[in-house]
Amino acid sequence: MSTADRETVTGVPPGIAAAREELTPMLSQYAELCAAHEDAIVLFQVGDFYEAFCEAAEAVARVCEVTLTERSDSTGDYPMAGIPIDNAASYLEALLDAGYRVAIGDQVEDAEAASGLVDRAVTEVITPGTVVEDDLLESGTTNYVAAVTREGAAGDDRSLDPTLGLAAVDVATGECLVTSGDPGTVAEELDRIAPAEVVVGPGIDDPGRDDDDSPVGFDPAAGDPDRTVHGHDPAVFERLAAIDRLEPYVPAPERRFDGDAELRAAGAVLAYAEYTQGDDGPLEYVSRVRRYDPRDRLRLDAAAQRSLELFENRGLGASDTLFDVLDSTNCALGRRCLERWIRRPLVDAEAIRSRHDAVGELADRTLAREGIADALATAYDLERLVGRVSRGRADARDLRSLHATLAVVPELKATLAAGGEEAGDDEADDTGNAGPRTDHLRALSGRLDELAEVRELIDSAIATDPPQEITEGGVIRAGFDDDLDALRSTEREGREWIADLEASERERTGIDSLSVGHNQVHGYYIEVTDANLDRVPDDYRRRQTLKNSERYYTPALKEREEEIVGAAERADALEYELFVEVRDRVAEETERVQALADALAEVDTLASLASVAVANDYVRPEVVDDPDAGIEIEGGRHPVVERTEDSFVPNDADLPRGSIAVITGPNMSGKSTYMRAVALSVVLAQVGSFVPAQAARLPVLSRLFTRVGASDDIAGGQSTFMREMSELTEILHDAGSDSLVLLDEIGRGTATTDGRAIARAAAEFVHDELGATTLFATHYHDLTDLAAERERAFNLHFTATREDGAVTFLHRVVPGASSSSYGVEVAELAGVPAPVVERSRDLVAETDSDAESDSDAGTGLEDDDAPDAEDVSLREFLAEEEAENPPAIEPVDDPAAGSDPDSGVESPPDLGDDLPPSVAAELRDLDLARTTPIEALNALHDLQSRLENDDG
Ligand SMILES: Nc1ncnc2c1ncn2[C@@H]1O[C@H](COP(=O)(O)OP(=O)(O)OP(=O)(O)O)[C@@H](O)[C@H]1O
Repeated sequence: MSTADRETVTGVPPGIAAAREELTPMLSQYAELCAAHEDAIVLFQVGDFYEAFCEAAEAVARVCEVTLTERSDSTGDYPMAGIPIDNAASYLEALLDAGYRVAIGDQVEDAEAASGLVDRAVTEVITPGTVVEDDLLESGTTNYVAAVTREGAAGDDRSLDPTLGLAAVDVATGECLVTSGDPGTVAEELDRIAPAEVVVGPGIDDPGRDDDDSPVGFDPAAGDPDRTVHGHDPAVFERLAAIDRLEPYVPAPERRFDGDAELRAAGAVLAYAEYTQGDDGPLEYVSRVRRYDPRDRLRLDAAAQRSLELFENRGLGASDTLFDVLDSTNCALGRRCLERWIRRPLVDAEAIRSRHDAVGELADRTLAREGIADALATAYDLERLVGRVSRGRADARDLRSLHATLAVVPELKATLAAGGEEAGDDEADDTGNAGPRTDHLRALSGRLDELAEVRELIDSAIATDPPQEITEGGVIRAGFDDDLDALRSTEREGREWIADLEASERERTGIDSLSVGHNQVHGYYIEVTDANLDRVPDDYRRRQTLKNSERYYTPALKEREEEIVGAAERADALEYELFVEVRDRVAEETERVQALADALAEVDTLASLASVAVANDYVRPEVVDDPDAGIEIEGGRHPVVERTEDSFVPNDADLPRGSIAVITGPNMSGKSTYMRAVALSVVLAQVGSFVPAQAARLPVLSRLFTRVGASDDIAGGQSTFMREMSELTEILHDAGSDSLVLLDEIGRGTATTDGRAIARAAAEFVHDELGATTLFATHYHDLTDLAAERERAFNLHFTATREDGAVTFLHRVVPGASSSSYGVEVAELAGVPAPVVERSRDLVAETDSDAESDSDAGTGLEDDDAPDAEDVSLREFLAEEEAENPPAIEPVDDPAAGSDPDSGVESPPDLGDDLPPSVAAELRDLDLARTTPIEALNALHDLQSRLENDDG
């Protein structure tokens, strides 16, 4: 949607603006709301529908697929489109998906009570990052809106590397995060927070603002092109405005935040959140404004999150992610907490061990895990519930859900306390309960606030199965309020009196067919058929004449009726008042409920990690708090791949701090999987989880970098190679001895000579200058020389075998470098004709010997520096194997084999020793080091068809 399209639809639609002077009062009111919400489509309540008019109506009709109608009044005809209020969610979703923000213009006074035009106001602006409607929110996810701004007032001298402030708020739960850093750090944090919407301050790129001169090299949508990015009133980004805004949320905001940029980002994001919630002042439930330093967590940038497939799988099985493997949570609270933990693994060894303690205890206690699962399965989304309570949006059912969730707390505490019995602990107290064994669970159990008063209040006040409407009675329990009970009993007695009336009047009048009824228009009546009219008593007053009967009332009936109606109306109104009072009292405990929500979330997450550890046979890693400690993993597995591979082959990793492992091996042999498995174990351990291995001894690292796979960034307009190089640049700038770096086939996206040179130089730099622990997978075989040249470099490789002519990858990592020419074997195994394979081999041998003499000349390497003697070359390995097991696929080297006259395919020419020069040249140029089997096959297939067509 272009900016121009949006302009005619949001703000005052041109069709309405043109008739502004003569509009009816209602459309004038609509125009006013539109004018006050320039960036949104205003949906205007008219009875049971939300309506839009003119150009806005056309957009609503198109996007929501509803009929475009017309409103005609004395001033003209206006296109109109409406969506039913009762069923608005899916239409709102469609509008959000189409990129619109929607301002809800509700009727804010009772239409019946209004004299003249009903008052309307925008009660909420629904935007991608601030939706609070449950129907529109995915459960268990966090939906943030973020604000980004730069240090210094707008127009200040713009340095190239300014400090940016970032603040994000989840409007549904009230969580608010604030941080700052250089553009790179903030981009990384933005990727972790993954907001649906970013509001940018002056001086940051806003795609909708043409005059912007791209002052900072920072694109708020870089990590996710679906993110909505836009500007907002620049005034809210100003320092003083921000301080004013923040004061109700945090005392002394200037002291609380680190610098101007944080202060202004926090002020702006809250201003925007308030604006979307109807601008009613501070959002009371946003009580947890937390400032954090990005350095307090293991830093994983977007590239690392993507390539390690933490939340999204780039391949086919979209659900195969680390998050899916770890997610055995029982409620939305736990799910969101787990997501936060994976996005922000810890860097404090004590805190990590403390989580491991808790996971270990729960892993040992099957009954406790089951108890937690049972209890939390009935828990509702407490954070969102309490958010609605304090926004004054909760209905009686929400309060009941809150009650049901609070009710699981004592159960949960008892489950955790039953630790002694189950774990066979001797320290059990008199009741047999030792309480949780670990400090972590004990502290957590202490944070499980039962909130008994709140629970009792809700239970005594709110009906057990209340209706959704809170204005029509039925929400307050009998016995809660004497006045209400009196009114309800008046109402009940009146109805009983009326229920008895039919019998008593029949008796009094002797009319057996007399009946008592009720309708909306006339209220209660006594109906007598025409045949009995002569027996009607004097006190009957005629109410209505029907075809064969008359309807009457009596003064006594009228009196009762008024009593009933009056009592019912007053009771409904009183119920509403009482309900709001109860809701307000619950809202006063928002902070405690939020703290409880945090504790429940943590219990759920720890139990989930424990269940996953048990189910998948993970082990507790030993966390070594020593800056020189390396990574030691015995029998490590890839947590995601092991779920889909029937027989996953575990591998060891022994990576001293600052070492660089150069990993070689055929395509598909398992290099990437191995590197990621190592990185994922580091992430898992720092999340607090156990790891998929037999044993692991891990350091605490602070950053993890990846350059894995060729990730095309078409949306970002960068070529693969550019992308690769900019990721590499970041690593070379920022990695250090506290980092783990994965480099997968660096330099692959350009000409071999350049690629090889870049890969070599990068590896040397990482080793010599950065001291980062590095796994470097490469097809450039000469990189294995690094092991001989550098103290902390060593080689690892993967091998393959063949059985019955089929190639089998062993997926086992072994020390040393692999053969460089496996590509030809793979081509041969795939059935490429023998002459082509043979010729390829010769060419490879020629290239190898050239390269060897070149490199010897260049580096002065001795023979001793050649690849490790224990290396098992795939070619040699396969040659031996082949002697014993001839391939199932026969090479097509028999001239007669293809000469089937019916096939129309000529047999290949006998090539003898000489290939046509152009084919030979192409074969020579074929860069096997950077050719995948499929590419090799395609190339060979091409060459073959040219030979067959004899036009080589
Ligand atoms: N340890 C293992 N045990 C069992 N299967 C494995 C193992 N490692 C990898 N695999 C399987 O082999 C496939 C290829 O692995 P991977 O992508 O790691 O190979 P690669 O050597 O990096 O290949 P390329 O050089 O083409 O990138 C994986 O998708 C997985 O199915």
